[in-house]
Amino acid sequence: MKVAIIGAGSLGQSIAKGLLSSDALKTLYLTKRNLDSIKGFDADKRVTLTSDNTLAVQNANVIIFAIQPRHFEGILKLVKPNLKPNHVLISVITGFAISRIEDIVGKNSYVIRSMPNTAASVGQSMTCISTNEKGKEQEELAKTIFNSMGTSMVIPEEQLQAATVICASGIAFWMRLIRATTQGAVQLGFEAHEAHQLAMQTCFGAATLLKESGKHPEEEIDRVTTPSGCTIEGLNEMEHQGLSSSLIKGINASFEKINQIKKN
Ligand SMILES: NC(=O)C1=CN([C@@H]2O[C@H](COP(=O)(O)OP(=O)(O)OC[C@H]3O[C@@H](n4cnc5c(N)ncnc54)[C@H](O)[C@@H]3O)[C@@H](O)[C@H]2O)C=CC1
Ligand SMILES: O=C(O)[C@@H]1CCC=N1
Repeated sequence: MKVAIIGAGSLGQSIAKGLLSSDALKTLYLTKRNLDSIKGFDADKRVTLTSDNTLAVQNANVIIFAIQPRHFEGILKLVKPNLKPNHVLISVITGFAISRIEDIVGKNSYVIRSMPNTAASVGQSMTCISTNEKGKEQEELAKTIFNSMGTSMVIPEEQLQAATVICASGIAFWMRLIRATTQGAVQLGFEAHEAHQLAMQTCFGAATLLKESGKHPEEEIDRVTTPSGCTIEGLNEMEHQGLSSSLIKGINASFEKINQIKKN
């Protein structure tokens, strides 16, 4: 697999780190206007750093576009003369519809629209994938690529905006919950570094329990809550203060915003 990542910024670099752990990767071109911040990547012999998007496209069969939405159309038009029918085009760009990509490259191109998150860098991304009609032929390849940096799910394109909120923004939401737990732990007397470790590992343990047991969260909660105990006391107070409600409202606000961005 010869991959080019056009726009090696925050997400592009996370994907690059994930891909580099895969043996299927033969070469990886990373492009960016200023290469200073990605210099470390070329320690891996498979990596070439360049500001020349055309060169990267010419040397890849899978092209991952990870630039900001406002740059996408211009870059796609620029590289279009160098696109070949077998190129697989993967966009991770928020709010840019498959139909808009097809308007530029044509319906006969393999187009994959995806939504990974920054945990790709540690092999733990939750990535949602949609394809155009032609791109269905490359769905397995797209899944293989994103499974090499976590887990993937194929969903209808109409749900990609919602998936962006839950999975991509979701990383920030979960980080904030971990941070808040840390602040609580410091108030209870732990050093900050200890508090951070306690919060992180407990969060990891909760997710792993659900993942491996396949159980509903409330079932696991019931196993922890001793009658008249401290867990139910804390949980009920959190709910009186609106924990679930604030999370749901935040998710909805994020979704409203993403739909506004799409219209602009
Ligand atoms: N950061 C995240 O967690 C997520 C981001 N996204 C989407 O991924 C895309 C990238 O997001 P970020 O990585 O956060 O943005 P970013 O701003 O960190 O990265 C974009 C990169 O593109 C580079 N760039 C700009 N013009 C270029 C050109 N002509 N040629 C080559 N490189 C160029 C910039 O120097 C920058 O490094 C956006 O469209 C965003 O909506 C999607 C899911 C999650
Ligand atoms: O905050 C944002 O708008 C982008 C999309 C999801 C993650 N970062």
